[in-house]
Parts: sequence; C-alpha cells; structure tokens
Amino acid sequence: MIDTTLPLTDIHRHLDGNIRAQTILDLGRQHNLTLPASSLEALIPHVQVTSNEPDLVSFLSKLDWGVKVLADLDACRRVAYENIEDAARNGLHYVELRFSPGYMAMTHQLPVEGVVEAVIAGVSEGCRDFNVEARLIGIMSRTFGETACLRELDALLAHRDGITALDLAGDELGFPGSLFLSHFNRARDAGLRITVHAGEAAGPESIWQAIRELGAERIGHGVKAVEDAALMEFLAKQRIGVESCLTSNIQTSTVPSLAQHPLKTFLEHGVLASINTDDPAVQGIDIQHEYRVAAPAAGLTPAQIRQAQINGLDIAFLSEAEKSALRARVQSA
Ligand SMILES: O=c1[nH]cnc2c1ncn2[C@@H]1O[C@H](CO)[C@@H](O)[C@H]1O
Ligand SMILES: [Zn+2]
Repeated sequence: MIDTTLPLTDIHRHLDGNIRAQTILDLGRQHNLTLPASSLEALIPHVQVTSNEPDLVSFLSKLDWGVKVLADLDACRRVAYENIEDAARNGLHYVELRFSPGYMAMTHQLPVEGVVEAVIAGVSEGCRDFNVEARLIGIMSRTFGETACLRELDALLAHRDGITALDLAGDELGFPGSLFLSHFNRARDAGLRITVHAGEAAGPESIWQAIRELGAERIGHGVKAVEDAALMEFLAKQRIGVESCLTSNIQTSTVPSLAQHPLKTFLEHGVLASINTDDPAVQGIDIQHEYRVAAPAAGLTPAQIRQAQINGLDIAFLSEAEKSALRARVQSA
C-alpha cells in the first residue's frame, strides 16, 4: 500500500504529542518528578489514548504528562532528537514536526526562546544521525489565549532561520481563529508558511476563516469541509493542502468511524489531501498503521492511497528543487 519508490512523508506530526512513554519515565526519575505510575505498563493509560475520547479537549489532555517532564532544555532537546529517530524507524523520508514552545515551557517555566533553540538543535542532530529530512512548524497553542500565543510567536521569530511555518492548534471551539489575525499578519510578513488546525472541532466557516483571514496555505484536519460544496471546490482549485489524520479524528470523536471519514471524498474531489499521524505516541499508532490499516478502513483504494502519498510531498513546505531531490534520492535507494 505504501509505494516504496516514492518518498514517505508525515507533514502533520506534533513533536510534543510524540514523546515516548519510556522517556516520560526516564525524565521523571532523572528530575525527581511525581508521575501517576512508576512502570511503563501502568503509565500507558495516563499518556496514551486507550479508548476514544468524547471530544478534542479531552484528547488533548493526554498530551500533558509528556510536557510535564520537560524539566530543563536538555529534556526538550532529547525529545526532539528522539522524534527524528522514531521518524527514521517508521520509514519516513521527510517529516514536518510541529511544536508549541509555550506549552513545552509551561510546567517548569523554561525560557520559551530556549525551548525553540533546544528543539531546533535536537532535530538537526537527529537529521544528521538518522538520515531523515525535517522541517519545523511552530505552533501557537490557542488554548492559552492571545497573549501566550504572542510570546510563542516572538520566540519562534527570534529563531526564524530554524522555523519553516506557523500553525494554530488546541481548543478550536473556545478560541476561534479571528482572535489571531495580528499574529498571522506578523508571521506572513516574516515569510513563514502558514498551516492552521481548522474544521476539526468547529465547522467549515473556521476553514474559510483560516484561509481568507489567516492566510492558510494548508489546513490541518479540515474534516468539516465536506459539509460545504463551495469550500470543497475552492480547496481543490486553489490547491489548498489538507493534512488528514485518520485515527486521530476517531480518537477525538470528530468522525464517528473510519468508514465515515471524509478523506476518500477529498481525494475524489481532487483536493490535495495527505495521510499523517498527528500525535503518534499519544495515539498508540505510527505512519505504517495509518497507511496499511486506517486508510483501507476509510475506504481508500490502493490508487487513492498512492495519490495521498504523492500529495504529502506535493504540499510539503519545501521548494520544488528540494522535492525533486527527495524524489530522486528515494528512487535511487
Ligand atoms: O489534533 C489536534 N488538534 C488540535 N490541537 C492539537 C492536536 N494535537 C495536539 N494539539 C495541540 O498542539 C499543541 C502541541 O503541539 C498543544 O496545544 C496541543 O493541545
Ligand atoms: Zn494536530
């Protein structure tokens, strides 16, 4: 189902939603932190989704233990490095890792700018050691409000060279995109690419808002677009990429079952939709599972799965030359 002659990408993957349970245990011990359990087996239900959550916000609370153990900047560097190691192990050639520096800094009041620096360092060390290509997307966690997001943006822009794009994630219903116009204006002025989590918890109007007012070139999830025919046509015509995350949408109760997932409809309408993980460690899945199990369960034909794989690189935040180089590297491997 995965075409091994083509690059395998994951362009929607939260670095801070992908912290190994073993690393949570290690860091807890190293920093003398009280964790809800002291063995891996007992810790899993606290840090991983074991059955579907009733909504997005409940799902998101599962990420909290991962960031609570980030007691210093070296811990941030470590989880960034391990994210690249895991990407390589999962067979990914190219990954766009996104992270919310304010969320990672929050528990131990780390300097937000220092977190950005540590993540950039860990990812670049990982890319060197594991032969994976990566780009970083800075997240503003909308859940903590406009001022906290401004601090995240400042820290990201202070390290503009290491950051490719900006995203908005967290509680979409409680904190609509309209609160963040000035943040995105600044980011676009600085030349950052833009992707926004939209149409996951809220409706199609949130996707229109992200495109028209925030300047989104890609949409994270975007599942609610299927409710709006004009939007579907717009996405296809304007080549707005959609970052689909199949299992995530079931675990957040955004979509009732894989059979009802809109990814197949996106592909049928010529929307540039792709297959991605979201928060693999928290979800207990990996990219192989999404391609081999989730995508067929969502009704995709082998040809549609291949199209989604092609789309992943097509809509990646890379130049055409970088995409061609990646295709050539995989083909000749
Ligand atoms: O599926 C998701 N939808 C919306 N926000 C998410 C999702 N997964 C993680 N985050 C949010 O991203 C930041 C960490 O990278 C956190 O704000 C977390 O709540
Ligand atoms: Zn996400």
